[in-house]
Amino acid sequence: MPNTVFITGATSGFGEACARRFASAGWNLVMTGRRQERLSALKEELQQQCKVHTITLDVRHQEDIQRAVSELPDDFSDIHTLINNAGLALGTEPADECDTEQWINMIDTNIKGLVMMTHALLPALKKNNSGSIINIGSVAGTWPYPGGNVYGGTKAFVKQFSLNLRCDLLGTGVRVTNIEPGLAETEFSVVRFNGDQSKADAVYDGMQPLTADDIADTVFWTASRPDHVNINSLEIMPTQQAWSGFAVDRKS
Ligand SMILES: NC(=O)C1=CN([C@@H]2O[C@H](COP(=O)(O)OP(=O)(O)OC[C@H]3O[C@@H](n4cnc5c(N)ncnc54)[C@H](OP(=O)(O)O)[C@@H]3O)[C@@H](O)[C@H]2O)C=CC1
Ligand SMILES: O=CCS(=O)(=O)O
Repeated sequence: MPNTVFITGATSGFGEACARRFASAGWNLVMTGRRQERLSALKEELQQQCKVHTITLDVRHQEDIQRAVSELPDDFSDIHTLINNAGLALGTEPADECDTEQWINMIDTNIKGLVMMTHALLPALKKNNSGSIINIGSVAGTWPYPGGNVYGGTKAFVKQFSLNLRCDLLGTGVRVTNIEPGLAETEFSVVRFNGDQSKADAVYDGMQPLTADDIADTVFWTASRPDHVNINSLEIMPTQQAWSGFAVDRKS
């Protein structure tokens, strides 16, 4: 019987690449996202390889998460791996110039959505004394940068939540991993810059970013380690990305 993976944000980027990667290995898929047409198109394609269930779901809506999980068809209710991937960054303005609605959206999606999704699926995950919760954090959860303010804060939450969850799940056989990618070219920057493709392209100009497939390979590798191996966290950057020094405000 193939394992089943539950992926949030499967309509684009890392989530979509994970769906393809797990499907190619014969796993069954539960794919979620807000854009129903994209889910349907991907289902049409991937159901040639595996069983697919799609759920149109905005992770900011807690009752919808509960309903999605409680209404999982029998064939898909035995979840082995949860990939908490749905998330977004909005804007790069300094804190005092930010739109607080965007801050709330990031907190509701990246933090509240992730913890509620996790809570809803924990009983199913614990039932088999094995499996994985793979959270998609970010380098922004460890390393600060100007304009990262709330986005980085949400990913720092994901990092610490992952560690604490691991403590709580000790003895259950359920593993927890925080994957922390650096610059990766997906729809991420187009969303961050509110659809401005030229601003998004500038982020990756003159360098080779990570691809969604790079991250999907890493997620699949993490999920397919032997049961006794827990990858706690993995920070992954493009070779052409590194850290910079501290900034200093020199008055003279
Ligand atoms: N690309 C990068 O450089 C990096 C990205 N990340 C993280 O990776 C994750 C995936 O991003 P990435 O693939 O790059 O970006 P994309 O914009 O390509 O994909 C984001 C996915 O999240 C989904 N999503 C966003 N908001 C919601 C919501 N409220 N409810 C349900 N689904 C939602 C989108 O689906 P839909 O719009 O259909 O709902 C989409 O499938 C995010 O958590 C991001 O923070 C981390 C490090 C680096
Ligand atoms: O999480 C995404 C990577 S970055 O844009 O914050 O560096």
